[in-house]
Amino acid sequence: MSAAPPARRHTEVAVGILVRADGALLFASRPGGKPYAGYWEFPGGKLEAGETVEQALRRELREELGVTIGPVERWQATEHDYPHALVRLHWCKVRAWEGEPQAREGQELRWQRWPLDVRPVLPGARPVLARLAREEGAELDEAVFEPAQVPADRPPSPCA
Ligand SMILES: Nc1nc2c([nH]c(=O)n2[C@@H]2O[C@H](COP(=O)(O)OP(=O)(O)OP(=O)(O)O)[C@@H](O)[C@H]2O)c(=O)[nH]1
Repeated sequence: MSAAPPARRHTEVAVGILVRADGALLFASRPGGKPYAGYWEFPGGKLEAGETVEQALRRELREELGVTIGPVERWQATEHDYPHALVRLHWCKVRAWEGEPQAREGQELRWQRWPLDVRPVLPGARPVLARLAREEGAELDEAVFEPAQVPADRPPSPCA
Protein backbone atom coordinates (compact mmCIF):
# COMPACT_ATOMS: atom_id res chain seq x y z
CA MET A 1 0.00 0.00 0.00
CA SER A 2 1.34 3.43 -0.85
CA ALA A 3 1.59 6.05 1.91
CA ALA A 4 -0.87 8.95 1.86
CA PRO A 5 0.61 12.11 0.36
CA PRO A 6 1.83 14.59 3.00
CA ALA A 7 -0.78 17.21 3.98
CA ARG A 8 -0.18 20.53 2.23
CA ARG A 9 0.79 23.36 4.52
CA HIS A 10 -1.09 26.60 4.38
CA THR A 11 0.56 29.76 3.11
CA GLU A 12 -0.69 32.56 5.36
CA VAL A 13 -1.61 35.76 3.52
CA ALA A 14 -2.64 39.18 4.86
CA VAL A 15 -5.07 40.98 2.55
CA GLY A 16 -6.18 44.60 2.84
CA ILE A 17 -9.54 45.88 1.67
CA LEU A 18 -8.95 49.62 1.48
CA VAL A 19 -12.34 51.30 1.73
CA ARG A 20 -12.44 54.94 0.61
CA ALA A 21 -14.86 57.42 2.21
CA ASP A 22 -17.21 57.08 -0.81
CA GLY A 23 -17.26 53.29 -0.42
CA ALA A 24 -14.90 52.52 -3.33
CA LEU A 25 -12.52 49.55 -2.87
CA LEU A 26 -8.93 49.45 -4.08
CA PHE A 27 -7.93 46.66 -6.47
CA ALA A 28 -4.43 45.93 -7.80
CA SER A 29 -3.34 43.83 -10.77
CA ARG A 30 -0.76 41.10 -10.19
CA PRO A 31 2.54 41.99 -11.81
CA GLY A 32 4.24 39.77 -14.41
CA GLY A 33 6.33 36.91 -13.08
CA LYS A 34 3.90 35.95 -10.29
CA PRO A 35 1.37 33.12 -10.51
CA TYR A 36 -1.88 34.51 -11.97
CA ALA A 37 -0.09 37.58 -13.41
CA GLY A 38 -2.61 40.08 -14.77
CA TYR A 39 -5.39 38.95 -12.42
CA TRP A 40 -6.91 41.55 -10.08
CA GLU A 41 -6.72 41.19 -6.32
CA PHE A 42 -6.78 43.19 -3.12
CA PRO A 43 -3.35 44.43 -2.04
CA GLY A 44 -1.44 42.27 0.43
CA GLY A 45 0.96 39.37 0.59
CA LYS A 46 2.44 36.49 2.50
CA LEU A 47 3.34 36.66 6.18
CA GLU A 48 7.05 36.47 6.86
CA ALA A 49 8.42 34.36 9.72
CA GLY A 50 7.37 35.73 13.11
CA GLU A 51 4.96 38.35 11.71
CA THR A 52 1.37 38.83 12.78
CA VAL A 53 -1.32 39.44 10.16
CA GLU A 54 -1.40 43.12 11.05
CA GLN A 55 2.38 43.52 10.86
CA ALA A 56 2.48 41.79 7.48
CA LEU A 57 -0.35 43.95 6.16
CA ARG A 58 1.36 47.18 7.29
CA ARG A 59 4.62 46.08 5.66
CA GLU A 60 3.01 44.91 2.40
CA LEU A 61 0.92 48.04 1.95
CA ARG A 62 3.92 50.25 2.60
CA GLU A 63 5.99 48.28 0.05
CA GLU A 64 3.30 47.90 -2.61
CA LEU A 65 1.39 51.17 -2.28
CA GLY A 66 3.60 53.50 -0.25
CA VAL A 67 0.88 54.12 2.35
CA THR A 68 0.95 53.96 6.13
CA ILE A 69 -2.29 52.38 7.23
CA GLY A 70 -4.35 53.31 10.28
CA PRO A 71 -6.46 50.85 12.28
CA VAL A 72 -6.75 47.33 10.87
CA GLU A 73 -10.20 45.71 11.18
CA ARG A 74 -9.71 41.93 11.13
CA TRP A 75 -12.70 40.59 9.22
CA GLN A 76 -12.60 36.92 8.31
CA ALA A 77 -10.29 34.17 7.05
CA THR A 78 -10.92 32.04 3.97
CA GLU A 79 -8.95 29.32 2.21
CA HIS A 80 -8.27 28.61 -1.42
CA ASP A 81 -6.45 25.66 -2.94
CA TYR A 82 -4.44 26.83 -5.95
CA PRO A 83 -2.19 24.51 -7.95
CA HIS A 84 0.80 26.57 -6.73
CA ALA A 85 -0.24 26.89 -3.05
CA LEU A 86 -2.91 26.24 -0.45
CA VAL A 87 -3.52 29.73 0.91
CA ARG A 88 -5.22 31.00 4.03
CA LEU A 89 -6.34 34.57 3.40
CA HIS A 90 -6.73 36.85 6.41
CA TRP A 91 -9.04 39.63 5.24
CA CYS A 92 -8.78 43.02 6.89
CA LYS A 93 -10.69 46.22 6.25
CA VAL A 94 -8.72 49.45 6.33
CA ARG A 95 -10.57 52.77 6.26
CA ALA A 96 -7.75 55.22 7.02
CA TRP A 97 -4.23 55.60 5.68
CA GLU A 98 -1.60 58.27 5.14
CA GLY A 99 -0.46 58.96 1.60
CA GLU A 100 -2.08 58.39 -1.78
CA PRO A 101 -1.75 54.75 -2.93
CA GLN A 102 0.88 54.46 -5.67
CA ALA A 103 1.71 51.42 -7.78
CA ARG A 104 5.23 50.74 -6.52
CA GLU A 105 5.68 47.22 -7.89
CA GLY A 106 4.63 47.48 -11.53
CA GLN A 107 0.99 46.74 -10.75
CA GLU A 108 -2.05 48.74 -11.89
CA LEU A 109 -4.42 50.19 -9.31
CA ARG A 110 -8.11 50.86 -9.68
CA TRP A 111 -10.77 52.06 -7.25
CA GLN A 112 -13.96 50.11 -7.78
CA ARG A 113 -17.59 50.53 -6.89
CA TRP A 114 -20.35 48.06 -7.75
CA PRO A 115 -20.59 46.62 -10.36
CA LEU A 116 -16.89 45.82 -10.68
CA ASP A 117 -15.25 46.49 -14.01
CA VAL A 118 -11.88 44.80 -13.38
CA ARG A 119 -11.37 41.24 -14.58
CA PRO A 120 -10.31 38.58 -14.17
CA VAL A 121 -10.30 38.66 -10.37
CA LEU A 122 -8.44 35.94 -8.39
CA PRO A 123 -10.80 33.08 -7.53
CA GLY A 124 -9.60 33.18 -3.90
CA ALA A 125 -11.38 36.52 -3.50
CA ARG A 126 -14.82 35.11 -4.44
CA PRO A 127 -16.24 34.51 -0.92
CA VAL A 128 -15.38 37.98 0.34
CA LEU A 129 -16.56 39.69 -2.82
CA ALA A 130 -19.87 37.86 -2.49
CA ARG A 131 -20.16 39.12 1.09
CA LEU A 132 -19.10 42.68 0.22
CA ALA A 133 -21.65 42.75 -2.60
CA ARG A 134 -24.40 41.53 -0.25
CA GLU A 135 -23.49 44.22 2.28
CA GLU A 136 -23.93 46.85 -0.45
CA GLY A 137 -27.11 45.30 -1.85
CA ALA A 138 -25.22 44.72 -5.12
CA GLU A 139 -24.92 41.71 -7.45
CA LEU A 140 -21.61 39.93 -7.89
CA ASP A 141 -21.25 39.09 -11.57
CA GLU A 142 -19.53 35.68 -11.80
CA ALA A 143 -17.99 36.80 -15.11
CA VAL A 144 -15.41 38.83 -13.16
CA PHE A 145 -13.63 35.55 -12.34
CA GLU A 146 -13.40 34.39 -15.96
CA PRO A 147 -10.09 34.89 -17.73
CA ALA A 148 -10.21 36.75 -21.06
CA GLN A 149 -11.12 34.26 -23.74
CA VAL A 150 -11.09 34.41 -27.53
CA PRO A 151 -8.27 36.67 -28.78
CA ALA A 152 -9.65 39.43 -31.04
CA ASP A 153 -7.46 38.30 -33.97
CA ARG A 154 -8.81 34.74 -34.05
CA PRO A 155 -11.05 34.19 -37.11
CA PRO A 156 -14.70 33.49 -36.29
CA SER A 157 -15.63 29.81 -36.44
CA PRO A 158 -17.57 28.79 -39.57
CA CYS A 159 -21.35 28.54 -39.25
CA ALA A 160 -22.65 24.99 -38.90
N1 LIG B 1 -2.81 39.84 -2.09
C1 LIG B 1 -3.78 39.00 -2.39
N2 LIG B 1 -3.52 37.66 -2.52
C2 LIG B 1 -4.54 36.87 -2.83
C3 LIG B 1 -5.86 37.37 -3.01
N3 LIG B 1 -6.69 36.33 -3.32
C4 LIG B 1 -5.92 35.22 -3.36
O1 LIG B 1 -6.30 34.09 -3.62
N4 LIG B 1 -4.60 35.53 -3.06
C5 LIG B 1 -3.50 34.57 -3.05
O2 LIG B 1 -2.64 34.78 -1.94
C6 LIG B 1 -1.28 34.58 -2.31
C7 LIG B 1 -0.54 35.89 -2.06
O3 LIG B 1 0.73 35.74 -2.43
P1 LIG B 1 1.60 36.83 -3.23
O4 LIG B 1 2.41 36.10 -4.21
O5 LIG B 1 0.75 37.94 -3.73
O6 LIG B 1 2.40 37.36 -1.99
P2 LIG B 1 3.71 38.23 -1.91
O7 LIG B 1 3.43 39.58 -2.47
O8 LIG B 1 4.18 38.10 -0.49
O9 LIG B 1 4.64 37.45 -2.93
P3 LIG B 1 6.18 37.22 -3.11
O10 LIG B 1 6.87 37.90 -1.97
O11 LIG B 1 6.30 35.73 -3.11
O12 LIG B 1 6.45 37.82 -4.46
C8 LIG B 1 -1.26 34.18 -3.78
O13 LIG B 1 -1.25 32.76 -3.89
C9 LIG B 1 -2.60 34.72 -4.28
O14 LIG B 1 -3.07 33.94 -5.37
C10 LIG B 1 -6.13 38.75 -2.88
O15 LIG B 1 -7.24 39.27 -3.07
N5 LIG B 1 -5.05 39.52 -2.56
